[in-house]
Amino acid sequence: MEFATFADRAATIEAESADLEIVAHVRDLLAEAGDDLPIVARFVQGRVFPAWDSTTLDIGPNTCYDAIARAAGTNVDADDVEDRLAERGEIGAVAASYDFGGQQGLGAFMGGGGAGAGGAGGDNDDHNNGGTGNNNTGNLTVREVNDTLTDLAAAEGSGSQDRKVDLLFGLFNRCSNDEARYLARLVLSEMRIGVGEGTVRDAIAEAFDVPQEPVERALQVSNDYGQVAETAREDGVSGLDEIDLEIGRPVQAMLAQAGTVTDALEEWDEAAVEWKYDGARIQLHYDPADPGDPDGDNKGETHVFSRNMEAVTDALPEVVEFANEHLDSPVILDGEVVAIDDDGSPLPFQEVLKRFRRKHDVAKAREDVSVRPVFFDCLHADGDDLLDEPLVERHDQLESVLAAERQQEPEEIDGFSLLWVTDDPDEIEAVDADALEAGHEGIMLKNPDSTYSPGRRGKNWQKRKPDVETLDCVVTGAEWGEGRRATFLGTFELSVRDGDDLETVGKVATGITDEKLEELTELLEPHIVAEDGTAVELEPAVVFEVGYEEIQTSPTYSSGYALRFPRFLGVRYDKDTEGADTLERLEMLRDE
Ligand SMILES: Nc1ncnc2c1ncn2[C@@H]1O[C@H](COP(=O)(O)OP(=O)(O)OP(=O)(O)O)[C@@H](O)[C@H]1O
Repeated sequence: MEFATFADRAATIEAESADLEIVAHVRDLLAEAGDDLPIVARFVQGRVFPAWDSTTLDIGPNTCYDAIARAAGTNVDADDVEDRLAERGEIGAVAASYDFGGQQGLGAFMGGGGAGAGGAGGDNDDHNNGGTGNNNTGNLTVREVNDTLTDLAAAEGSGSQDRKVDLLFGLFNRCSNDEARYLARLVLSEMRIGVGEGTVRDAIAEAFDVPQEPVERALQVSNDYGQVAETAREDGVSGLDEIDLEIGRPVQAMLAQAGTVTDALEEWDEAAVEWKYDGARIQLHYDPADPGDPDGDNKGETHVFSRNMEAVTDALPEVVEFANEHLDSPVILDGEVVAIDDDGSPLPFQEVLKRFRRKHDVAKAREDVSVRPVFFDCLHADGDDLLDEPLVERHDQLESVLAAERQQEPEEIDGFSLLWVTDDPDEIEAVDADALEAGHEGIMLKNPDSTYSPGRRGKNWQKRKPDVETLDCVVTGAEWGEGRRATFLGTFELSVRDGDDLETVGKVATGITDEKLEELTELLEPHIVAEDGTAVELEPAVVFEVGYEEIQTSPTYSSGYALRFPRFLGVRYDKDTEGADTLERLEMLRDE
């Protein structure tokens, strides 16, 4: 396809505001793309490479301004381009405002080598879209643009920026005004003609007469609009159904919504509960070494991708080492990479960021901050795609993949996130308390029957909502613990003020580490005024800050209300009981 035809269709699409009409225009464009269909399916979204491919053009705006200036003539420089940008607001309009093509020199003919000399170069202030202006324009095809941009992306090392400018100059030099508009936008990832992913999906289905659903599935699995468009055209639904996950080609990560234990247990019979690790999302792709591996290093092919499908393998050698040590079959695993201190305890999320996208001095950065992976999902195991399997089965696969070599109990497997399936709120609270005690962020609640939906933020994964409002309650009672906690007070009774009285609102027992229980026991023991079995009554002296999911009416407590899922957040050492919250505030929070 001529690049001029593409630019013409892009202009038509840009001028259209009705969604259905846009889909129809994209459909027609795909239908007439011929051999260039994969390229056109990407260009129309403003992409040069498939979404899964981390390759970038690595062109800054200045490189693009230089190339435009050079192609526009000797009387134009990059400052002039920038001035026009300030006036016109976007690079496409600026590129379309010049007449290109008068520049001579190798670059003008071969798409590279040396700046052009002489030539008229000029202005096209009348915005004559589609004007050709001179005899070097025309005949540029989308394939030539694609191939030149691919060469440009591959340019590395000293002199690579000059080479990029040369290649880009060569393209602009052959552009009409409208072609230049869309070329400039393409190279700076600013296409903005109103074509989103959903538009292309619908257009592929319409153009090649296949249902949307298999197109959608193939896109989720491949993240390659070019491949999916071509397959839909050549092989229809059966071809689309055969597109599978591939080791080395990332999938979009399934995302979570905010949720509560109450909602999760209302929606599903049981909830799958996991620790929530405070790190950065990773996807590990691993294929074991070929026995005839020419390197003879017996190391597998390993790729690590970020949540945005960027390749981060080189920045995280610990994850590569983990894969080589623990895996022996082809897999795709979903997980989190967490920064750890010398004892292996988790460090805050900010520490991971020091490592995550690092390109240089990785060994040095590793000395400062170590990381370890923890996997919670398995998308592919030994030839089988598992996206459509229920969560619990994918988790079983994860367990067996990681246990394969180690012959250990699951609890002891490195890099493996445990999962509890339960309908018991107390068990969920206990998992939450353990997660917090181990230094993690809290819990994730997942639908045990749910499939893996790449890129979706649905209800099937819920991250427990942070407490919006907290309450400062007076501690009016407690219970001695059992077993190893027999010498500690626990299960603290909470009350709010009502005039001169204190009215109970619930008991808090979770979110408290052993170390903290010891501290709280020391703090509260002097205030015991009565004991009955393991129950103790306390004079009002200490104020706890507590979080909760909900305030419900309840006959159990004297206030008439109960805090649902109360969690200990800390002692308000700065407050006496007079400063604790009142029944009035409790009622106000409930009504909000
Ligand atoms: N066991 C787990 N299961 C799923 N995700 C987990 C788990 N542990 C940690 N996570 C992380 O939690 C993230 C979801 O919640 P979080 O709010 O932390 O994400 P975010 O990136 O801050 O926000 P958002 O995903 O809403 O944009 C996941 O993307 C993943 O990185």
